[in-house]
Amino acid sequence: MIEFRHVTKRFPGGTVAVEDFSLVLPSRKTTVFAGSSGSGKTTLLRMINRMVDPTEGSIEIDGVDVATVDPVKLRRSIGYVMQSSGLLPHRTVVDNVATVPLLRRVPRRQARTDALALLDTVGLDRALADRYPSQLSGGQQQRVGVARGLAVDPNILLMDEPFGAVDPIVRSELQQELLRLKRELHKTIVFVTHDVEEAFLLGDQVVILREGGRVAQVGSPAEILARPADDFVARFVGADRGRRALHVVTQDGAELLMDSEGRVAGVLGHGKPGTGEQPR
Ligand SMILES: Nc1ncnc2c1ncn2[C@@H]1O[C@H](COP(=O)(O)OP(=O)(O)OP(=O)(O)O)[C@@H](O)[C@H]1O
Repeated sequence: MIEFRHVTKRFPGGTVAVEDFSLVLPSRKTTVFAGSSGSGKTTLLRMINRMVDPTEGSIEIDGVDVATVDPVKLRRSIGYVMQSSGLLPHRTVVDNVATVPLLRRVPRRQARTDALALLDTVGLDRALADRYPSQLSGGQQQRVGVARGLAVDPNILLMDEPFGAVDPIVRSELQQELLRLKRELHKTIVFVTHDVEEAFLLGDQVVILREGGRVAQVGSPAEILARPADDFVARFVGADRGRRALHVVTQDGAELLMDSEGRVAGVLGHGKPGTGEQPR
């Protein structure tokens, strides 16, 4: 598990991106940080792998303070996927996926074999392996980014708005793929998004953030949708607008996330029969 203990991040210049943030992120679950621009989501994520160090407080992974771990070693043991896939333009797809294993001195042939298997994992045709990133669609590039994030077989996968730059149809496909990966791989995933529907679809635990990384509400999608903690959360989840009007229904023991037109937007992964809310 990942634990934030009273974490504050003050950037030079005085911006307090995160203030006194404490939270446990359970192992093998997906925690989503959701909030509007500037609420500190990316800063929270980057403090886990020490791309950013906190000003105060600590972050522990399975009881070990990350401040005591060499940052390069830490970063090579945690998967990281970002919005712009971050692929190296002059390297082929397979070499991009194998980048970190090669840095960790995995033999080249083995790294290539593993990388090809990872293309299967993320639903990419192996025929694309020797293309360059510019020869792929945006959605394909993001899949390569996810494969690269998985290449060190990390326990933890950090994902910073990974599907933010693709069109809605591809975005939906990528979300479904991630749900499949969640079921198959059982990683601890920390996912950042400003899209509340994406947060509820993917998160086991959703953290709604106000400015300064202040927690407005933490809970399962069903809990937050059923009982928004305050007006801020209600506005954020769209409960007062009726526009999105996401709601949860229980059907045959599964919790389904429904949109305002009664279409199934997704299946929540942790449903217990009888705990879902009826449509509002
Ligand atoms: N390196 C930095 N130096 C100074 N201020 C920073 C730095 N990085 C982030 N900030 C500030 O910290 C605050 C939180 O930024 P952060 O990127 O964590 O927010 P976010 O919720 O991820 O936003 P977005 O959705 O726009 O990416 C913002 O006010 C931002 O301007």
